[in-house]
Amino acid sequence: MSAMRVDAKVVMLGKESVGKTSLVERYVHHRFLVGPYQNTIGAAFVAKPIQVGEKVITLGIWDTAGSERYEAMSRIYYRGARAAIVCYDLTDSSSFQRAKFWVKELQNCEEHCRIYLCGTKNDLIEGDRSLRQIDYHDVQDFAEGEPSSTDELFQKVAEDYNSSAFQYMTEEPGVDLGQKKDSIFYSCCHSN
Ligand SMILES: Nc1nc2c(ncn2[C@@H]2O[C@H](COP(=O)(O)OP(=O)(O)OP(=O)(O)O)[C@@H](O)[C@H]2O)c(=O)[nH]1
Repeated sequence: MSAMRVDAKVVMLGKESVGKTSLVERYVHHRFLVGPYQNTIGAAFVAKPIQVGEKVITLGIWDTAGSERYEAMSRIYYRGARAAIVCYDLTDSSSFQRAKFWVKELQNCEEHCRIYLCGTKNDLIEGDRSLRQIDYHDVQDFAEGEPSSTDELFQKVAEDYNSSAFQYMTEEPGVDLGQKKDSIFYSCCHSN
C-alpha cells in the first residue's frame, strides 16, 4: 500500500466525549458509531483527500483523546497543525470552557494554525431546546460563522488551507499568514 502525501495537518481537540471521533467517522467513513462509548487513547490518524477546485488537498486528521489525562499528548499532536477543529458539546457548558482553553492555547502557541470552533450534538438540542447549555451569543464574541454540515466544515478547512498556501506563494516575503485573533470560524455541525 503506498503512503498518501499529506498537505495539511489538522488536529481535533476538545473535552472527552464531545464527539470528535464521531465527527471524523461521519465525515471520512459516512458512519455513526453505535454501541458503548469508547474513549480515544492517545490519538488516531486518518488521511482524507478533498477536491478543492481543480486540486486535491489531502488533510491528515489527528483525532486526539479529550481526557485531561492525555493533555500533554494532545500538545504534541497540535504542533505544526495548519488547522484545529475545537469541539464542544452544545449540551455541556464545561466542554465550552475546555474549548476556550484550547483556543487560547493555540492562539498563544501555534500562530499558523487556523481555529474552527465546532458545537456538537446538535440533534439533542433539536429534540429538546431546554438541553442547550451554550447560547450562540456566547460564541459570537470570538468566532463567526454559520451552522454547517460536517462535509462543509472540512471542505472549508481544505479551501482555507489552499488559499493560504496560494497566498504564501504570491505574497511578498515576511507577510504574516497567521489567523487574526478575532477571525475564528464557528460551526455548529449537524449530520449530513
Ligand atoms: N446524540 C449525539 N451523540 C453523539 C454525537 N456525537 C457523538 N455522540 C456520542 O457521544 C459519545 C462520545 O463520542 P466520541 O465521538 O467518542 O467522543 P470523543 O470526543 O471522541 O471522546 P474522547 O475520545 O474521549 O475524546 C458517544 O457515545 C457518541 O455516540 C452527536 O452528534 N449526537
